[in-house]
Amino acid sequence: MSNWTESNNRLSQTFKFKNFIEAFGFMSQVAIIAEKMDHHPNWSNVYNQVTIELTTHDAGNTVTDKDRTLAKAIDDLLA
Ligand SMILES: C[C@H](O)[C@H](O)[C@H]1CNC2=NC(N)=NC(=O)C2=N1
Repeated sequence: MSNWTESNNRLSQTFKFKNFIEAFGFMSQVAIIAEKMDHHPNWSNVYNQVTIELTTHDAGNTVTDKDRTLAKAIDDLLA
């Protein structure tokens, strides 16, 4: 089941981890995938939480298949 929320032309989700190291490890994995896809998240981190917002800047900040593909790849990391 996907827990992404689509609103305001963004796919969003907040991920919660045990601590900062786990959160940052997750961000490192996402960063590698994002760079490979040449599609990068808007995101923020506060201690053990990572909030990700996916939108496609090149498509006028709308949700495209690139965002859906990256969302699925992020889900797969945690599956
Ligand atoms: C030149 C480069 O391919 C583009 O700027 C890419 C980089 N990463 C990107 N990331 C996101 N989220 N949206 C984009 O439109 C986008 N475009």
